[in-house]
Amino acid sequence: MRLQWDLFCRVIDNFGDVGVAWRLAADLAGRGQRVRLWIDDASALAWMAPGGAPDGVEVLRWEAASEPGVQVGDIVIETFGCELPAAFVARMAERGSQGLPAPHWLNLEYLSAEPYVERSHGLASPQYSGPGRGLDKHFFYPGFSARTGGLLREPGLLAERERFDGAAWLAARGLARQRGERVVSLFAYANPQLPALLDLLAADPAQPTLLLVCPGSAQQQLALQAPRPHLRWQALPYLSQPDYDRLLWASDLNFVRGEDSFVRAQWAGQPFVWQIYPQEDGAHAPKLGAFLDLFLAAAGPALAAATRALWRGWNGLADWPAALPEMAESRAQALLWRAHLAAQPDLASQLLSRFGVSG
Ligand SMILES: Cc1cn([C@H]2C[C@H](O)[C@@H](COP(=O)(O)OP(=O)(O)O[C@H]3O[C@@H](C)[C@H](O)[C@@H](O)[C@H]3O)O2)c(=O)[nH]c1=O
Repeated sequence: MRLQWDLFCRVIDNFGDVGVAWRLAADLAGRGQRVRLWIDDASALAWMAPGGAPDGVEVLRWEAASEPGVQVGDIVIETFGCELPAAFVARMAERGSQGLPAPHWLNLEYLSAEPYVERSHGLASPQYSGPGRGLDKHFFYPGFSARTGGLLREPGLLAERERFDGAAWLAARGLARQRGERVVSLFAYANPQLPALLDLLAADPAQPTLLLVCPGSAQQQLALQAPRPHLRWQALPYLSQPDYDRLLWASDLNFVRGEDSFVRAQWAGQPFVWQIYPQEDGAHAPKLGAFLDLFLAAAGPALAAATRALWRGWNGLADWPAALPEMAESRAQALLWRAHLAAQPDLASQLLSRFGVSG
């Protein structure tokens, strides 16, 4: 069944809003759905999706949703509480009053491992006033357990990752690893711990490192750093979303941030460190802790302690650690975690089955 989806995205900060919305749009379209992505700032798509929109996805200006004559689709998704245009909501409500089925209205929430997610996933928020009066909005929470909306995982993603040749991919980009080098990718917010990370990566003369640095604050910080022995770094341009995945697959250790790169690092099945989006009220500390508790539930005590120390240190929530976790153990743990996640239905499949479409 081919449904019409209206996906709304407002870019607040950084690239997570557009990154998640785009990925969801492309994933649904890849499964035969028709998606209109209404977005207030599509500029990042120029590098995230340089090939343009795939079949089934139409990218539209946010304001255009309020124009007369726009028909609402079957399912309306508000990403991250972005507040739909009132004129569009009014049209959604009108459908009901004209005897047509009202569209399903979902708010796709931020990702968290905290317990409230399982409690809140799927709850309805009836609209008693305003332009959407009479409609029910439902909360859709992505998450890491079967009682949540799951994570975006395109069909075939893990098979493609399995077939991937990281050495060839790096070499084709002029990033070939030198003998014995480990490859570390870095996508980060400005971080006062960066010099300490460089020191840690350079600490072992028997283990040289190639650090691949994504655009943004980390590149600016690195430009001011003195070289370290056994460590070379290379600034990368913005990659397309599929190529950013490949960077994560090709690296031995990934530093990721925010929401979407954090999820993609989990599908990579390589050790990773998450820099959480810092919130002024400190809400990020329990959010980080909740994920670590789940992620490390099956890990041995030494690996769990070393992983916690590095993640908390990188996020400025604890002293900087003296050593990295043992990488082979970390990799085994990342693979176990990925298998645990892959056993759960992915986010787009859950959406589709909710509306009676088989994924
Ligand atoms: C570095 C890089 C990233 N990307 C993509 C991957 C992701 O889709 C996107 C980055 O998004 P994130 O990883 O989520 O990190 P972010 O820090 O850019 O976005 C954040 O924005 C805040 C407002 C939110 O509250 C956070 O939760 C988070 O989503 O950019 C590329 O496609 N190519 C690249 O080269």
